[in-house]
Amino acid sequence: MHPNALLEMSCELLRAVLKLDAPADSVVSAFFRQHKGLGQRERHALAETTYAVLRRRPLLQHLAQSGRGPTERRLAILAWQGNDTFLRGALTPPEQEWLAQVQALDQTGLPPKLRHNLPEWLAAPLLERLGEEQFWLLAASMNEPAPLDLRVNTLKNKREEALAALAAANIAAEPTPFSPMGLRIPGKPALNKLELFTGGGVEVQDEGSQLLALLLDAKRSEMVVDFCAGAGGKTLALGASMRNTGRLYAFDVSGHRLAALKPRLARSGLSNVYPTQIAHERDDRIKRLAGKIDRVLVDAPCSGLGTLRRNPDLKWRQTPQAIAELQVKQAAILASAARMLKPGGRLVYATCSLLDAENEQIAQAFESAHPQFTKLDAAEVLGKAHVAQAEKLVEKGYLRLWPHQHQTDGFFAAVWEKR
Ligand SMILES: C[S@@+](CC[C@H](N)C(=O)[O-])C[C@H]1O[C@@H](n2cnc3c(N)ncnc32)[C@H](O)[C@@H]1O
Repeated sequence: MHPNALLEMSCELLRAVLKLDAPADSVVSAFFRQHKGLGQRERHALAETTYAVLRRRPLLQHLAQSGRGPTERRLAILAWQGNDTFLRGALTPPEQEWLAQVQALDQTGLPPKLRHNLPEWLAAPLLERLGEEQFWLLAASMNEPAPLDLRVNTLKNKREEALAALAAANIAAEPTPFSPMGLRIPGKPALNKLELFTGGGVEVQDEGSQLLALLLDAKRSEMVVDFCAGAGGKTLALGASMRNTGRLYAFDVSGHRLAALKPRLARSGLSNVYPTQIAHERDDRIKRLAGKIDRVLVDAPCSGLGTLRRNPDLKWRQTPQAIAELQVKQAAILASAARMLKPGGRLVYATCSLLDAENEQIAQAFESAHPQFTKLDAAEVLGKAHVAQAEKLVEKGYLRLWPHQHQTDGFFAAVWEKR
């Protein structure tokens, strides 16, 4: 494709994504479905340029003020993630001159909001919690793309075997530092045609998500509930941890998300999973299981602000009001899930949010209202699950993962045992 045609396509995609009325990944996927002729490299340039604009939108909009032509074209030029020579082939001489001028600007004196590229309602609580130094490290790490993490399906192969299979396909991978079943791959190689993947030997899963499943420590022959199973990332890890025995209910209000679990289940070789759509957290199916369950994972609906490396649009699509509404939902789901547990059973509440409001505040309110639940120290639980350096992952007994410290998405988890 001619460079200018690709740059124009990038503008078209940006125009759609920057409406911010739908998740960026679904807008990008829909765009690629409409433009089936695009090659792998062209898709990569279009998607990564879009994400680069979303990550640094305030800075790029500020810098784009000086140029000429449609704003989206200026944004795409500034954020371009494809080949540099290719980009130059698309630019007019005045655009080349403008780009050189912008690239030569010293950005260190710019106001903070143009350097952290976060909305103020999000920057303020993070700065207060973390302090200057950690805050700036976090902001920088959240504006970088995430690596690709895999979870090895231990029902099918060992981590060393998966590593060898990847090496044979010329894919460089290394063991993740904390999860004993994780592998990390720099870049984004296509895995979906590899036998290791199609045969269920590995699943794509952030190392942080793997650690959440380890906190539940689901065992053989138990009755386990994944309350907010979604497309089942954690369900699959729990099913493998149960060695494909017992009963694992995968509940969710979204039939659409549960449907996405089906092909993953088929690959995984698991036959102990029961995907079940529920109407809400007080559904009769939940009530019927009261007092009968050994372990419940609540991977609660949340703002997703821990996943900005992958979903940078969330910082522009979320609002404080939406978070206040989520808090009500989170507390209700957690209270309902707690009723399912047997005495001696384990409950894990988790989110992929960075905000205390969705994390410690929900956990502490639950603890005050449910004295029959004793908090377990997440570091001890993870240590028993053979997680290296578990104490580095825990604050005040809760799991607290930060992209800049742990190279995972941001996660929170609390673990309790019912007396
Ligand atoms: C963080 S996502 C779950 C991700 C999933 N556990 C995974 O590992 O892929 C939260 C899920 O909660 C579901 N949800 C929202 N409200 C719910 C409710 N009242 N009861 C159960 N699930 C709910 C959403 O549909 C969404 O799939």
